[in-house]
Amino acid sequence: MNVFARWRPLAHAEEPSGTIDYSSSNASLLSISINRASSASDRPWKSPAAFTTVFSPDDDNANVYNKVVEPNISKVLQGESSSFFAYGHSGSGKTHTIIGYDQTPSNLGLSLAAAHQLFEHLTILNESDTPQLGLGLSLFELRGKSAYDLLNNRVECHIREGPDGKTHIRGKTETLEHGKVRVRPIVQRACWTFEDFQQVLQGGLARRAVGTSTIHDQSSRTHAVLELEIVNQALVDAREALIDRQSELVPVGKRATDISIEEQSKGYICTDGKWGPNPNYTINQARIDEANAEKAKFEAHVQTAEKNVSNIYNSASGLGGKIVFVDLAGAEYHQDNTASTLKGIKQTPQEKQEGRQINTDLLALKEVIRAWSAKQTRIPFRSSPLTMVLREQFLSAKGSSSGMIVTCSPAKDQYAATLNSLKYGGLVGAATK
Ligand SMILES: Nc1ncnc2c1ncn2[C@@H]1O[C@H](COP(=O)(O)OP(=O)(O)OP(=O)(O)O)[C@@H](O)[C@H]1O
Repeated sequence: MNVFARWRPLAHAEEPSGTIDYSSSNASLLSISINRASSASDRPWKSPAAFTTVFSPDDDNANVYNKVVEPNISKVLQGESSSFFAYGHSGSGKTHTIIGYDQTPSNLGLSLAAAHQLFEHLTILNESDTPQLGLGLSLFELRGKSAYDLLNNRVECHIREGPDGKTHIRGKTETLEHGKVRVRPIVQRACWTFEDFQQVLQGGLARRAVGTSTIHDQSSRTHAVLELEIVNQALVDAREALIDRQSELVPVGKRATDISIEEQSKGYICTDGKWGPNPNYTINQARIDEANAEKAKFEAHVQTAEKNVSNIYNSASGLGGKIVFVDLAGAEYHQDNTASTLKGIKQTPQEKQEGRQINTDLLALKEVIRAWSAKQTRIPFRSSPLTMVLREQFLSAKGSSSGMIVTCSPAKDQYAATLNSLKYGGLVGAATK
């Protein structure tokens, strides 16, 4: 994984605090030195040689995009995966980098710039006879142990490991007309033009819990995940059909389990603390078998639908290519609870609890990146909801096509938080080289 650092400009309000001294070495992998420079006794701290590029306050989003994301676009168009993380304390520039606050070409956030460039390529590919390609967008926030689907009214979704060993993020079971049920995974909206994409993204972001940059802001207490995937209509339809078949399996599977439990509990009896067969009841094995056979029939429908999805993936080159952007929660929570000292604000018990979860997530992410880069067989994805969610992405991405951008504030009064972010980035960068 390539690790980058990005210094943002000093904000007007920060001018009285002054800037810290910072510089970077001139080598193929850069180390960064910073010094609070508040008193003569302050010594500089130097990171390991871990950073691929250090962006200055003069670098706009377009410059960052060209160095960090653009080199991977051709791989995404060939069906590969890439992921990019923004790590830093609140107000250091993560959202500015990933999403951007204005839509001028030089300031589009990395995710929008990637969508723009992908659509340019897809438009050319779509001039041939093959089915039209577009981008599927999923957008959700992780808070505590749940995901909130920003493209589906912030529905709370649960993050679980399925029997297939994969992570499933699913909303509650909804009961539809005629007693049908549906278990919605995180919604993916297919967009066929860049303008479509912008509109869907803006609509989703409007549901993001945001505020100005203080530690009480909701935005700094959530990780925002944006997934862009190359899709065509056949893939979208096949996925919908798969969701339908999985939903149909839910009540049938539950019925089979219920019948089995009911028969077993009638068929055994506890006497003098010991369980044994109930002489007054014969387990109705035919009833159990019938329910299991019905379940197997619906499982086969799911397998057929899964096969259909994977056949479609293989039918066109580039289909399934994915690029994921993660705007991580404010790193101050990770930084030994400096959140309150950072802003002089007291945290509520709920905020403290969320802060502990963010701590766990960010530490788990570091360990996963370390193990993944070292190509270890056991990668501790289960350590946190964040790493569970990113599991498939890590497993399908190649190391060189992923990046972390450590966003840094030059303000002197944020020195401790910036130092901690650079320490984290230095560890990740050094561990992945
Ligand atoms: N590189 C930059 N160039 C110009 N302005 C920037 C840059 N980085 C950040 N800013 C400005 O600094 C402010 C804080 O940035 P931003 O909201 O991106 O921080 P954040 O790290 O996402 O904070 P939070 O975790 O609270 O969401 C914004 O007004 C943003 O426009």
